[in-house]
Order: sequence, then C-alpha cells, then structure tokens
Amino acid sequence: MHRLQVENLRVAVSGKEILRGVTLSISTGEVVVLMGPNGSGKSTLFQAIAGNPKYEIIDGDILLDGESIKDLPPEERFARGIYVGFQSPIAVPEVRFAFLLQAMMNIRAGKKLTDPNPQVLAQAQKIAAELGLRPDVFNRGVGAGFSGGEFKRAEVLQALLLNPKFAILDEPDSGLDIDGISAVGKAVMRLASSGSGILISTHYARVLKFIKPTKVYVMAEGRVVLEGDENVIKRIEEVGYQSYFNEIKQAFGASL
Ligand SMILES: Nc1ncnc2c1ncn2[C@@H]1O[C@H](COP(=O)(O)OP(=O)(O)OP(=O)(O)O)[C@@H](O)[C@H]1O
Repeated sequence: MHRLQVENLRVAVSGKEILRGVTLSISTGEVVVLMGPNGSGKSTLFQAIAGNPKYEIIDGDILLDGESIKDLPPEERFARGIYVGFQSPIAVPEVRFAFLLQAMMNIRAGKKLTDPNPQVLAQAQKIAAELGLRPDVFNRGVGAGFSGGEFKRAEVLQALLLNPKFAILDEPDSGLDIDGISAVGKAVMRLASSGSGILISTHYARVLKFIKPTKVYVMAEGRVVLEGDENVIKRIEEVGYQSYFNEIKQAFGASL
C-alpha cells in the first residue's frame, strides 16, 4: 500500500497566500472526494501536489510513503507515480495526442521519448472506446479543438493508461454529458479497484451515482475544514455550503 500525505501545507501564488494549512491523506485503493466553494483552494492544492513552480510552498510538506516530495520537479513526482489531471488542461496543438501518450508511457518506463511503442496506442484506443472518446483525437494535436468533454475524457484516459499510484483529478465531471459522467465515474472506480489511490474534486452530488467515496474532505478559505463520508456531499447538495457550515457550527460549536 502507498500513501500520499499533505501536511499543514501553506502555498502562495504571486505572493498571495492561498492555502493556509491543508492536511489530508490518501492511500492506494481509496477514492477520496474533495469539495469546497469556488475559490476555496482545491485547484491550488492540485497544482502544488503536481509541483507547478508558480505555486510556492511556504510551509508544510507533501509526502509519498513518508518521504518528502515537495522539492522534487514535476517530472520526478510523475515518475514516482503521481498523475494530476487539471481543471483546465493546456492545449499543445503541435504535439499529436498519440505521441504524447507514447512519450508519457516511455518516460515512466525509463525509455526514450521517441521509442516506438505501438501497444500504447492500441491500449489507448480501447480505453477511448470505453470513455466514449472519438478515435480521431489520437491523430489531432493535444487539445486541438477538443470540446470541454473531450478534454476531460482525455485526462481520464491518461490516468487509466498510466494506472498510477495516485490519480488526482480536478473536476473530472465538469462539462460532461450524462454518458460522460457515467463513463468517467465507472473509470475512476475501476482505477481504484486496480490499486490506484484517487483524489477528485467535484461540485456535484451526481457523481455519487457512479463513485463510492471512501472519504470526503471539504475545503474553505484555504484549509480542509471537514472530513466525512458521502452524506456530507448529499447534505451540501441539499442546502449549500454556507448553510451546511452553519449547521456544523451549531451542532459542534466548531469554528470553520
Ligand atoms: N495567480 C493567482 N493570483 C492571485 N490569486 C490567485 C491566483 N491563482 C489562484 N488565485 C486565487 O486563489 C483562490 C483559490 O483558487 P482555486 O482555483 O484554487 O480555487 P478552487 O477551490 O479550485 O475554485 P473552483 O471551485 O472555482 O475551481 C481564489 O481566490 C483565486 O482567485
């Protein structure tokens, strides 16, 4: 079993402190859902875990199996088994999607980027069919004219191909049609049952139709303020964040 821990993480962007002490953990095989109002810091956390240098770690740590990875470059974190799918992936139209997938798998296997690896495309085509992703995407540039839903499916496809220790997916359900939500939800559960640890952010309880979380975290103003189970998601959907936070405060006298 592997464990990814975020400990009292404080992160600044452009000199502004956004994360103000985030603590959470994920083990392989778990499906952890991260919720929180707009601007609470979910994407910032994902960028910091990925190692985006624009996100300055002021304090705290990120540990993989007890070892700090916060000073490692993004590619080394990737090589160690952490895959992060972003909320708004960047298009790189000059690189064919099929080439990106082959390069990604080669890097992980310690091979040269350009080494031919025809099995990758065959496997990716199979996964694309499961995700309802049109096969012509492989011959297009990365993100070149991808619709919002195609972008999201392409991110999840990469996670399925890699079967990483940890797949961290920022709102993988946003912008997807009903079939897409179902396909992505099932894919996430399959990834977890094949041993990956999953951390996904979402704004909607509809994911619960397909995803059974082992744990739910809620962020507010740069911190994790609550940990619970899927009932937390259901209640937030019913009453909204502010009323939910008020209910918790009244019940437990907690400061959120
Ligand atoms: N480069 C930046 N400069 C200044 N503020 C930033 C920068 N990047 C993010 N922020 C701020 O950090 C806060 C957290 O943003 P973040 O995108 O992490 O939130 P989120 O929880 O993912 O929100 P959403 O649910 O809307 O996607 C926001 O107030 C945002 O405006």
